[in-house]
Amino acid sequence: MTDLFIKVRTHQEQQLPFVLYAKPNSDKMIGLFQKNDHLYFLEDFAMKGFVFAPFDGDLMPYIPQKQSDVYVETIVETDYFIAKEVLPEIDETAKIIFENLVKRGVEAINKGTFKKVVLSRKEEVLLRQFDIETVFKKLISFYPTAFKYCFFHPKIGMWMGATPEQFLKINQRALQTVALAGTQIATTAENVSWSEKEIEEQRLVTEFITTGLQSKVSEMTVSSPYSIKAGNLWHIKTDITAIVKSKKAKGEIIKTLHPTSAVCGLPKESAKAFILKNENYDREYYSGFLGELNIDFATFRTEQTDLFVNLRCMKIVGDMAQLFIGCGITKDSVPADEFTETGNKSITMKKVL
Ligand SMILES: C=C(O[C@@H]1C=C(C(=O)O)C=C[C@H]1O)C(=O)O
Repeated sequence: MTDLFIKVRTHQEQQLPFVLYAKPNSDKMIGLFQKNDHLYFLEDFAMKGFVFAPFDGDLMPYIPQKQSDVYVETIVETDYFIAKEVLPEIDETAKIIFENLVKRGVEAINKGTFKKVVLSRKEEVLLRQFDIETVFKKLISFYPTAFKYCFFHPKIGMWMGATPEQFLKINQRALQTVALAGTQIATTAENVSWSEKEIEEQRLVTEFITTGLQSKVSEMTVSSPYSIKAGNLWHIKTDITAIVKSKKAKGEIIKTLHPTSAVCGLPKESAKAFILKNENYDREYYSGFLGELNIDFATFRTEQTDLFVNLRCMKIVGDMAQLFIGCGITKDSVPADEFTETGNKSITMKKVL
């Protein structure tokens, strides 16, 4: 066992906060180990550390750089893992509940309450055994292009995930983000075609992000939408870059964009109100955002922010893994298909358990 995983084990035994993560296409694993068990919240967006923000609410926990030890290790592929074959299992009660939720979402769209809403659910999986090192190494080996993480705080619990979605990357004043939406299960075919419904669903995310950024940036560029594979799924993606007008605008940009219409809806406030009232469970940190704020922990360069949307994630509670999965609903959504889509998204985590 390497120093990094020895530190993970001792921190977990001592119930001290830590985060372990690996960025997309990087050969580095980074661990940030807080020296006390205090729960710190961001006071402003100039602070340096690893932020773990929830879907809803202004309190954003973070692990401060000043209170932590940092370990960086190169990923050496010595362990060989076979992806677990995940057979579809349908929980009929969960299906009925979710389909009813989707129906209500479509009705609200038809009434004009909003154009799009992202609805989600939680699924529990019994863990026969659970070892952070093994699960984390599987995430690294199966999802090289994702942001992989394991976050632990005694007052929050343990979360793990492999998200395909960048929320915001800011290097000095250069900003990058993406609009990601539309989902299809990846078969062996390398070509994927999209329906009008999916194209529209993703276009709404691009519209939300570009409109939100407009007054705060200059030199915005927006790529054409293209297909991208994330684990067993295809999505549609648009790359957006811009120059932030002032360094202080970062906080405003984060507040404007979060939660984006990839995970909430359009318009944001009415979709969010619908989610909070109708989903009937607490999303907690699922569809929040997480990552490095104002510092790159591999190089210690400051003025670097690298945040991701907390998707394809799970919370470990006792001998259960709670998987969080959702999908975008538009006027043309078919409830049964949307339930299937959440099931397909659950495979990302089920494969590593
Ligand atoms: C909401 C999730 O994913 C988001 C929703 C998508 C969709 O509706 O097609 C696709 C990618 C993500 O932006 C999730 O994975 O839970």
